Amino acid sequence: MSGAPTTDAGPRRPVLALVPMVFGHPVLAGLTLLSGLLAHGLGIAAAATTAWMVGEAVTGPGPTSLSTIFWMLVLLVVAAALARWWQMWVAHDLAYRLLATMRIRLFDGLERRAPGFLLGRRTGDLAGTVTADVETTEWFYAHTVIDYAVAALVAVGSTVVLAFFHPLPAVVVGVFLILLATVPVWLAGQADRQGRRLREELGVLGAEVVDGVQGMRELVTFGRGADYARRLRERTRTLQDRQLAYGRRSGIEQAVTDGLVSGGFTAVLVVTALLVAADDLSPATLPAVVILSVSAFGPVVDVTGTARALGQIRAASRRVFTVSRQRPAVSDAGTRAPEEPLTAHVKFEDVRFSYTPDAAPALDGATFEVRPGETVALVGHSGAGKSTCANLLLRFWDTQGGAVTIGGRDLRSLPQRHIRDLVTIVPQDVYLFNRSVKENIRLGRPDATDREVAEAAERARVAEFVGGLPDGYDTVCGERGAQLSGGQRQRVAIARALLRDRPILILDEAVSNLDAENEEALRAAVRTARQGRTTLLIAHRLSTIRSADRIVVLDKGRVAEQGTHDELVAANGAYARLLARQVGVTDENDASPRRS
Ligand SMILES: Nc1ncnc2c1ncn2[C@@H]1O[C@H](COP(=O)(O)OP(=O)(O)OP(=O)(O)O)[C@@H](O)[C@H]1O
Repeated sequence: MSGAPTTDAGPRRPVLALVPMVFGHPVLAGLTLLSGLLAHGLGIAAAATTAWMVGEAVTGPGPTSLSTIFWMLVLLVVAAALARWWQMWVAHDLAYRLLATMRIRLFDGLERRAPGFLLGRRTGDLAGTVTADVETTEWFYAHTVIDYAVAALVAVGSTVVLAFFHPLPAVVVGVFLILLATVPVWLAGQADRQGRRLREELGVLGAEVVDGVQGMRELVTFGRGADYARRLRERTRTLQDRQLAYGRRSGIEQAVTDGLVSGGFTAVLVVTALLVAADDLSPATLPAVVILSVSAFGPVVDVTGTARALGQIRAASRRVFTVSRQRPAVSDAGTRAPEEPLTAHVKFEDVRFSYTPDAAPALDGATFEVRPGETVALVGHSGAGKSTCANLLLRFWDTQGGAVTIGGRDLRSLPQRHIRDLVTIVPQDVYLFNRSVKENIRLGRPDATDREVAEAAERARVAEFVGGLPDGYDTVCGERGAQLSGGQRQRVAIARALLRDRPILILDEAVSNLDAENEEALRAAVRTARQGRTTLLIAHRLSTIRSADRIVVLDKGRVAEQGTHDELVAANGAYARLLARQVGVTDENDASPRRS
């Protein structure tokens, strides 16, 4: 499969796509339907009993008979209330189970496309999809899908019974029911558009808030707090406008619904009264006709409230499905794990790769190798393709031309899981979770013992600074590891990699300047991590570059030069120029090429 990322716009009928998930829980779905029918049926029975009691009271039977009816009525009312409670219980049980499934599918979708898709979407927007959009679909599962079935069954049932008294009131009720059912369809296009714009704006607002909170230090440092607040106010106003537009349309739907219900009810009463006047219907049937009409309209009125939310449900579910149905960036189809362990020999052979079909190639025929146990430093200007090499070696994407191989096997023929067993990375922008130092290290191997974690920490020189932390290894690192310095975060990442203990290591060196002590500790940790491993080092500091066995200079996705530091300096080509321009800036401890 092509390495270029593809995005899926989500299903064309997202609400219908929500329905099959209900069938995954047939018992709960059946109970929700049953409890809904019971709640409405008992409600109708209570109303009919009331009518009967009124009739008995008017015709004046003995108090004994009335008290029997009264106790029957009490029983029915209590049973109807219990049935309604049971319906709410099972409907929400079903809904929350489905929401949990949906969230898991969302994470699966994100994982399939990581990191390509994540890079194209804002964190706050994605978080909004996982939380608010999924939550919106709760309306559908708890208050819509099965309620619609109940409403249809009760409405049709009541109308059929009504027809036994006289077909004309039944026809009137039927016509108004059909009109009511079509109300959400009249403005469906507008509801869809407005729902989409509303959910999108909610996503953007969420993304802006997360952006602002994460970048608060920069906003304060550069005195841009007021600008940010203004931006948030503008976005909030846009959201408000969209909510108002949505509310206006939904208000129209509500008014039309109310009008149809009142109109339908009045029409039935008028028709029934005319039939009674014309002696076509007995006056004694009047209460029954009224109750059956109320029963037919009641559940339909109940669901019209959620029908007005369909615009938002459609938009939210489309956003959810867009993520959960992501096709994987790379496919494991046709791959096979090797029978013998592979040699940790990495080769890039004429590799061509673009992130998107219309983008310039990030790698354009790159060829180099990292022999077993060797350390190769990848150097080059920003955008030369260094991180892309790391992405391809981890098989986050597949090459579009040429091949990346480990031990002679094309990575496209290896399952991703197998590649993760061979290769590990210490990234430049280390992500630490808001958990303890110990837990962050243990991410490298969750089943590692405390002793193994401590050993890895020792070798990665984490132990040196952990003593100074308030709770030692149990100190919580803060969000994104905010409690630690950049160098300390990298050392934790190296400890993770050491614990993971894979034969191939990608080390993406941090560009930021560290103090001398941190720098030395990090350098020592890197030296330890490289021992006995095939290492691809994305290097920025002259000291690190010089420590490599060989250096590969990338320029615009091609290998411009390769050799040892001394060979390349002597050649006075791309490497020498690069050092003169770039490395001298980032490396304050080392000499420029002229001094080397
Ligand atoms: N996820 C991505 N989606 C689209 N284009 C990308 C992506 N990542 C990198 N690129 C593009 O690919 C090219 C190579 O980028 P790459 O990150 O490999 O360079 P680099 O040498 O690692 O740069 P730096 O030293 O600044 O990290 C650049 O033009 C970059 O804009």
